[in-house]
Amino acid sequence: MFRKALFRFSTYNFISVTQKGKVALIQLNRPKALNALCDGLIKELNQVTQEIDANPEYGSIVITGSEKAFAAGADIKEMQDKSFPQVQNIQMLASWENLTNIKKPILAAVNGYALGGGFELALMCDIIYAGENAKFGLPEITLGTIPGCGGTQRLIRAVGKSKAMEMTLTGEFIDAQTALSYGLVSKVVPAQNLVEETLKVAEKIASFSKPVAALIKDTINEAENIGLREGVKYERKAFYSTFATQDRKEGMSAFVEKRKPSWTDN
Ligand SMILES: CCCCCCC/C=C/C(=O)SCCNC(=O)CCNC(=O)[C@H](O)C(C)(C)COP(=O)(O)OP(=O)(O)OC[C@H]1O[C@@H](n2cnc3c(N)ncnc32)[C@H](O)[C@@H]1OP(=O)(O)O
Repeated sequence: MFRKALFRFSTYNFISVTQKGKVALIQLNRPKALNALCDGLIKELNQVTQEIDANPEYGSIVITGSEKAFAAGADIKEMQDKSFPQVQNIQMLASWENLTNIKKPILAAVNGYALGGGFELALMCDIIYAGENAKFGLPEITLGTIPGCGGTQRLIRAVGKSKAMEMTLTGEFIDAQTALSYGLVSKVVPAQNLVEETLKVAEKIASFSKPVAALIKDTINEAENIGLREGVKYERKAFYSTFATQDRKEGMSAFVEKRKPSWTDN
């Protein structure tokens, strides 16, 4: 597989970024700390995802870690000595949510541990695929704290109240097959094939019209914030808006003319 360095003038300390066609592959790269999410890593992730989002070459993003850990949570050593005024005054978690403002679809390829903030990071992505060795958990209760980056809110929406309570109140991990049975992940594959399999889906998504893919992402994610009646109205407006695009015209014309569509992202 041919990959070239992305944004070759940027250097990163905690992540690496490579390109395959229209897909950007971001690998969390703090192996000694099992990809614990330190402040510097989150800053780099925010910076690069915003750059990719603004770059018309890319149609989707894959985030992965190592075979041992997607990410073992927020960096406990960094948080250990912080005080209440410190975390409140600097709004410690605010920038973590930046990922949810990215318009391009983001796929998480999770091998190994996805714990605490690492699991919350996966939950912010649009699709999660897991390697057979994946372990998901919100162990914050074992550290005397609670999930702080949307874990409680996104987990209950993904798996329902009883399972969300069970995971957060016991801090126990679930394996990949259990995550599949909960509907938390879409697919489980052998660990060594995970990134390849995820890239294939990401490439397929990136091959479609980018504004239309962004509209689908936005409309589905909006369902987590609003009720059904408002959601259906929101979807209809988005549907109407596709009739202002060249790509909607091209897609339907291509079907009628029995040819492949050629998307221009307009
Ligand atoms: C900056 C904003 C902060 C926002 C906070 C948002 C709210 C989120 C909170 C959290 O995420 S709290 C953290 C939740 N995660 C955990 O509690 C998991 C902690 N890790 C473990 O339990 C174990 O490491 C493991 C994943 C079960 C693996 O065990 P194993 O025995 O295989 O490896 P270790 O020897 O324990 O770890 C190797 C190495 O990695 C360091 N490390 C692991 N996890 C973290 C972490 N979350 N933070 C910092 N460092 C971590 C571990 O300390 C070892 O390093 P050394 O001590 O040997 O140098």
